[in-house]
Amino acid sequence: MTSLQLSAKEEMVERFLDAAARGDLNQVSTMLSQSSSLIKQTGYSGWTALMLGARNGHYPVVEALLAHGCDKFSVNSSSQTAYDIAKFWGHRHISNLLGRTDDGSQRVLPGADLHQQENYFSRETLDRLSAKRTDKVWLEDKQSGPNTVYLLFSNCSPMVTSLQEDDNAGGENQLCRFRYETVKDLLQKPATVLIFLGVEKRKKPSSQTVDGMREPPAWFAVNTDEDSAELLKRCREKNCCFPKTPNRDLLKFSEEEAGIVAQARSVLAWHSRYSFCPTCGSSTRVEEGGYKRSCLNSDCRSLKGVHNTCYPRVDPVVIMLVIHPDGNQCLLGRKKIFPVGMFSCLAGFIEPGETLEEAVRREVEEESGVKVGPVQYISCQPWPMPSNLMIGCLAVAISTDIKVDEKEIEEARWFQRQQVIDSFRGTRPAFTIPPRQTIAHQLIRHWIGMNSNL
Ligand SMILES: NC(=O)C1=CN([C@@H]2O[C@H](COP(=O)(O)OP(=O)(O)OC[C@H]3O[C@@H](n4cnc5c(N)ncnc54)[C@H](OP(=O)(O)O)[C@@H]3O)[C@@H](O)[C@H]2O)C=CC1
Ligand SMILES: [Mg+2]
Ligand SMILES: [Mg+2]
Ligand SMILES: [Mg+2]
Ligand SMILES: [Zn+2]
Repeated sequence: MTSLQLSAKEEMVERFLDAAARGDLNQVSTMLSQSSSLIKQTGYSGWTALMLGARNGHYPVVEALLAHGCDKFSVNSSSQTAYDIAKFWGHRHISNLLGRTDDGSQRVLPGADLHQQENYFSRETLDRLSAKRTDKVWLEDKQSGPNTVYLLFSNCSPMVTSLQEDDNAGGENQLCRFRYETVKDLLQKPATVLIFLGVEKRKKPSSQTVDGMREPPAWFAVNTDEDSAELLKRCREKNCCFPKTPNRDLLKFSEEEAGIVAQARSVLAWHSRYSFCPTCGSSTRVEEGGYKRSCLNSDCRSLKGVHNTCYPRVDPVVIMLVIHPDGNQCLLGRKKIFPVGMFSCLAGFIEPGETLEEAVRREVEEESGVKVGPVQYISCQPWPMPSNLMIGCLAVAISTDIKVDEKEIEEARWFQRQQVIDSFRGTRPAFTIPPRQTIAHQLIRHWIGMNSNL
């Protein structure tokens, strides 16, 4: 291609992008009928015609570009889709159009953010099949199934194989998986707890083997009080071990395995803390595939009416990125136990009878003295330490003076957007961002991505 041809093409792209930005539907349609490849072209900072139309609120142009099959998921150099841009600039009719899915769920959930962010520990790899937990015959049959997978836990810590960082997709630890033959003696021990985790999700709905009958593998988790060295000997697996720093090592799995670990560890931790009936103190029996403990005292109140003491616990925690009224700073705090230089979002347990918005306002004021107005839910994260559900929010401050509660927080500070960006990039960082596996990290990233370079 000669330089003259190249500049003619560049000029055409520029005219096309300009027409989209001005909302000139005629010119956009005419040019597309002459050269359909224009739809993929990008200009300054990776902006497509769709993004420009969305930025300036030109609904007919956006509609026409979508009808021509343009890719609505492509991102500009700030990682924003046309949807993100329309949403930020308040063109709701356009963000609704771009957020619409083919199954029409946008009609059922108007205004819902369909680009739900996925957090570490939140991927559901297994189908929990909760209805099967009461089917004793089915469960027993699954326990000895030839393709059934067992995970071993000691003191609620999973047995793992340590990998080199580049051995697998994203994880440094891999769960050790065992067959029934290896664990069947352990299952007979009275202190062993067995939980049914679920069955592997089918990749394709009708994938059957030659005999047409084979069911997907079932997964179980086993916690035992057997000495961990004995357990490793029993498994005769050379490369397996129990991590030395259990909590930190939970952050080293692939996304798939992290979701399974979150489920198993939270339920096992509940068993280890609630071995006696919380209502009368009697012994209990494990039921429903490890998802229930029933009191053995037939007079106990927990056996009558509605009782939540028999089921695994989840503790809801709000975690929030508080944004300064000027929109350009965020509030982060540090606890004494954090690594040197690390600042994170404020967080706190929701109290009984409290909405999540009120919990956000109360915890922020208690810990930093800052008053909060609007609160918006963003996403959540199971946090198996031992069984929190972290509910991630953005919140807008209505006062800015900081007075920390020194019992909970060592220091809290407003950080400029640029300082936060520098910390992500690692260039002259003013502070250390929490690791990517935490929802705190994802909330901070979300805020930066929301409105940079627009
Ligand atoms: N994934 C992530 O990104 C992050 C996760 N977190 C997690 O969030 C959780 C809560 O944050 P935190 O700031 O500590 O919460 P809070 O600000 O509510 O303070 C915790 C204190 O409150 C007391 N408390 C009140 N209710 C409960 C409860 N149901 N369970 C346990 N303690 C309770 C405890 O006091 P005492 O022990 O003295 O009795 C505890 O020390 C922590 O477990 C932390 O690991 C926190 C930040 C980031
Ligand atoms: Mg707190
Ligand atoms: Mg607190
Ligand atoms: Mg609290
Ligand atoms: Zn009881």
